Amino acid sequence: MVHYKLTYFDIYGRAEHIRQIFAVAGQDFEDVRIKKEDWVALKQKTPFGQIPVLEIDGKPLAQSFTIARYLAHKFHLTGKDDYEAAVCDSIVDQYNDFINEVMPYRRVALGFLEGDKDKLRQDVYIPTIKKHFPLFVSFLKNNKSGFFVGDRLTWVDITLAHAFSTMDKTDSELMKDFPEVIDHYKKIHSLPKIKEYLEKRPERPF
Ligand SMILES: N[C@@H](CCC(=O)N[C@@H](CS)C(=O)NCC(=O)O)C(=O)O
Repeated sequence: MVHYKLTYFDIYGRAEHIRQIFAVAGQDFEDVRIKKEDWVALKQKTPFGQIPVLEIDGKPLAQSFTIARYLAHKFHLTGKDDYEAAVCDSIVDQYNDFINEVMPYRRVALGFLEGDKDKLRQDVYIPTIKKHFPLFVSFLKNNKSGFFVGDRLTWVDITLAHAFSTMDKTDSELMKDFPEVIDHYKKIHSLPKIKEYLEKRPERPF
């Protein structure tokens, strides 16, 4: 039996979709949540000086989307064929573009950096949502199954439903313009294994 050990901070952040992939797969894993003060010593031991890192029988793998994609392939969450797997990658890459574009706002909003939060919200956050969310909506509308890709759950649904639900907690007014996105995360979060996981997980603000 493979031993999986996921190391991250005690937040959702860039590890929550990985935890949820394990939950959907019914796969046990060691969920190591380190304290900020323990990070300095650990940093130099990680492949790129950042977390999350997944150890697979002791072998490290870094980069959150690489980890999620690796597990999605293992647990058959990449659609029905290579084309669907590649479409999954493309949507996650687009989502990654979205994250990178909103990061200047998020760093200030979460208190990691000093800055004019209201200005960044108007100039960066809202325009970036308005640019990217219609793209996600058009995938959902064209696909019609309620999933992003094909007719089944993929790691894209898990990753984006987590992102959408977290944003809906803090920015429900903005999210109201994208009802398809809200319907999507509610559908994914009502799937039995995810619902059970969500009911038991430690609540974190982000
Ligand atoms: N592209 C990387 C980014 C990882 C990342 O930014 N990790 C942050 C936590 S969310 C981190 O390790 N911060 C501590 C540091 O950089 O020293 C990924 O997606 O895994």
